[in-house]
Amino acid sequence: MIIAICGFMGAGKSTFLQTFSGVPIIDLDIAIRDEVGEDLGEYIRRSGWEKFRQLESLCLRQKVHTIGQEGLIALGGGTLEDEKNIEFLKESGVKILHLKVDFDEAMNRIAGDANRPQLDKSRDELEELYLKREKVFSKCCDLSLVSDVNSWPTSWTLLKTLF
Ligand SMILES: Nc1ncnc2c1ncn2[C@@H]1O[C@H](COP(=O)(O)OP(=O)(O)OP(=O)(O)O)[C@@H](O)[C@H]1O
Ligand SMILES: O=C(O)C1=C[C@@H](O)[C@@H](O)[C@H](O)C1
Ligand SMILES: [Mg+2]
Repeated sequence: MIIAICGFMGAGKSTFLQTFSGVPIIDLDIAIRDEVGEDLGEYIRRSGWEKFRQLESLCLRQKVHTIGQEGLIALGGGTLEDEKNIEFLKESGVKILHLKVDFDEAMNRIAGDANRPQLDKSRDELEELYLKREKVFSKCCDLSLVSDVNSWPTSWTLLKTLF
């Protein structure tokens, strides 16, 4: 089983990923950073969102094809903005896990992080983005978990049984 983790910025996708061992894990943002050779914040501000989204979609496909039979992929907060990426995951048999976080909690967690260029937007714009994305995540996911470390499954074997 391959599981892709979606959720708003600060939901804890990257943090969740790091709690698993014994299974291949890929953080899509880190894979893109390695590809472009600079922090994503710098890259996005320099190259623009469109170029970043194209690269993100390409990288997603490469990683799903190379990860093998089993693995966990943390998506970026905006990876599923493109419906084609959802279709690709579904067609590839990848399960989608939604990490759910309250807007205020997410904002508190990521406040002041210069490497998240979405934070250049106003709080109202971010809340609108959050509401729009949460609808998409809830609709396309196979499983939702609250973003609370104490309720997260502790092993890959356990996580798979939840689907
Ligand atoms: N369940 C949690 N409880 C408390 N703090 C958390 C939790 N999950 C993540 N955090 C903290 O929130 C911040 C953001 O977490 P993380 O980078 O994992 O989010 P993300 O979903 O990967 O965001 P992005 O979409 O921007 O990549 C980190 O400082 C992390 O330590
Ligand atoms: O929510 C978003 O649009 C983003 C989230 C991050 O994971 C990065 O992929 C990037 O900063 C964009
Ligand atoms: Mg992340």
